[in-house]
Amino acid sequence: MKPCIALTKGRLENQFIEFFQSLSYDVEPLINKGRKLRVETDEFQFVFAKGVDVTTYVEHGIADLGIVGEDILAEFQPDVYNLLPLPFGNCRMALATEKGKDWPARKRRIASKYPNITKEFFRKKGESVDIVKLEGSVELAPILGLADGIVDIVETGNTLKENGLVVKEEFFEFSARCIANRSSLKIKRDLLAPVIKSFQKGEVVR
Ligand SMILES: Nc1ncnc2c1ncn2[C@@H]1O[C@H](COP(=O)(O)OP(=O)(O)OP(=O)(O)O)[C@@H](O)[C@H]1O
Ligand SMILES: O=P(O)(O)OC[C@H]1O[C@H](OP(=O)(O)OP(=O)(O)O)[C@H](O)[C@@H]1O
Repeated sequence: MKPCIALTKGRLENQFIEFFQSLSYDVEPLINKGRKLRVETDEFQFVFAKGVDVTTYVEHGIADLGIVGEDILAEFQPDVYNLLPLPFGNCRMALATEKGKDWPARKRRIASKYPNITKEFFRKKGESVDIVKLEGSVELAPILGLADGIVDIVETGNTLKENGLVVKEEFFEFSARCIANRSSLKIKRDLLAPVIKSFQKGEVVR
């Protein structure tokens, strides 16, 4: 039975495929998968899912390994083995506010796709805030007066800049991670060890 790897669709997908190819694995079926969500290569089965669902498939042992952003691990705290960092998907988590606008002295309202990360960030500061959960385009919230600031991912900083926001504090630097199902690591040790080892030795691809 081939090991199963759950891969986060979207941004991390292409970066992973490039990385995997650089390790000399067969990637042709991944590149030509079309709309298929399950693909087999010479050595592995792959399933494609949203980040948080990748952790669910790994937690339940459907997938042995998963490729997911560390933002997802921090937000959802799944019961998986957080094996190792991968050399792509590098971003920061930051608190950002509108450029030139005063940070209000009253209780602040913060918009984010990451309510748990936001809560923990402000808890450590000893500050109580109201959190507004959004699903995307978070930068709109301060501009439209829904929130005083946002907690969101910053990569190039272009989205903040083009929407008149500035970083107030960066507090979490992260990358994509390889995660593993806890029992797969023991039961399928011989099958998984070579691929985990190759991930450890992998070069930075961009
Ligand atoms: N600029 C970026 N913005 C957001 N996530 C990024 C960025 N660069 C890398 N990542 C990583 O990619 C992962 C997947 O992000 P992506 O935007 O593709 O999916 P998503 O957040 O589920 O968005 P969508 O709902 O549009 O699919 C994130 O969890 C994060 O770890
Ligand atoms: O620093 P940058 O390189 O500009 O990247 C950061 C932006 O990318 C992500 O949004 P995404 O494109 O995933 O859209 P979303 O707003 O729908 O989450 C993230 O939430 C930021 O908005």
